[in-house]
Amino acid sequence: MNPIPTAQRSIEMVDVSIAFGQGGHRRQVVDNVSLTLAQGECYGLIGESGCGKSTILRALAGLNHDYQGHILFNNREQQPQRDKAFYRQVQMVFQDPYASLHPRKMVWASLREPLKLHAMDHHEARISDVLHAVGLSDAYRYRYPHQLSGGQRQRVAIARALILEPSVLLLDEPTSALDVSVQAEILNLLSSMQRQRSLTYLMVTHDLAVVTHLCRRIGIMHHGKLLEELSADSVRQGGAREIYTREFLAASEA
Ligand SMILES: Nc1ncnc2c1ncn2[C@@H]1O[C@H](COP(=O)(O)OP(=O)(O)OP(=O)(O)O)[C@@H](O)[C@H]1O
Repeated sequence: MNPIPTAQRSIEMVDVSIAFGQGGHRRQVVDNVSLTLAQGECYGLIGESGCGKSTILRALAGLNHDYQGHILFNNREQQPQRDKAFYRQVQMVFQDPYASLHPRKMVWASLREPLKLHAMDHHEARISDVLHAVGLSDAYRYRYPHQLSGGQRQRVAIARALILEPSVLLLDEPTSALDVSVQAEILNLLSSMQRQRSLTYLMVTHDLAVVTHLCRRIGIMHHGKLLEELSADSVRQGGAREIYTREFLAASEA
């Protein structure tokens, strides 16, 4: 039974399976996964490399239309090809901010693009507000991505996701491409944004300390399956049910 009451459900996948390739090369990458995020919660998804974590995020985000099963948002079933309203509400932040920002667009132009696409008004004020929210002054409007540090670039990528005032952020290893010294800054920023804006986060990460610090529930994936869901406390206290999870957690802490 789904533990999250219907009225509190944000984004959800029910019995979702995803395969890539054709004929004999076809490989099941996500195998019958069901996952519900409560509104305003931070859920962490962990598991070994290649187990299907990013594929799940991409399917939820509407970037991969080729899946079996059901994806719901605020209890409404979504079509594989989402409508504009969905993209305004559900935004993704990628691992590498260099790749997610257009190299020849200044910060203001990258931030204005989604506003134009969604016919939102007050561009100047929204750009200024979101830059301040992510800790960048107005002077950064006129920088190109290559004129920013890695941490500043990720701040702009987060600003670009937040400027549409979404309710869900899908975070694909948002700090792993950054210097260790700036990882904590970006995590603190994400954490305060979540509290201030009551955002729902689904965060994929390899970093166990990050996931137990930020997330209350944690899903462990193995070979495309969601093996088990644990509270952050059970992860810390070694309360995993599955042998694989215990081994994975022990290896991740080492
Ligand atoms: N578009 C695609 N076409 C074919 N195979 C793909 C595609 N996208 C992902 N895969 C494969 O699906 C598997 C799962 O990939 P995915 O990126 O979801 O893993 P992950 O758990 O996020 O890994 P990592 O932690 O290394 O980022 C991998 O074997 C990958 O090679």
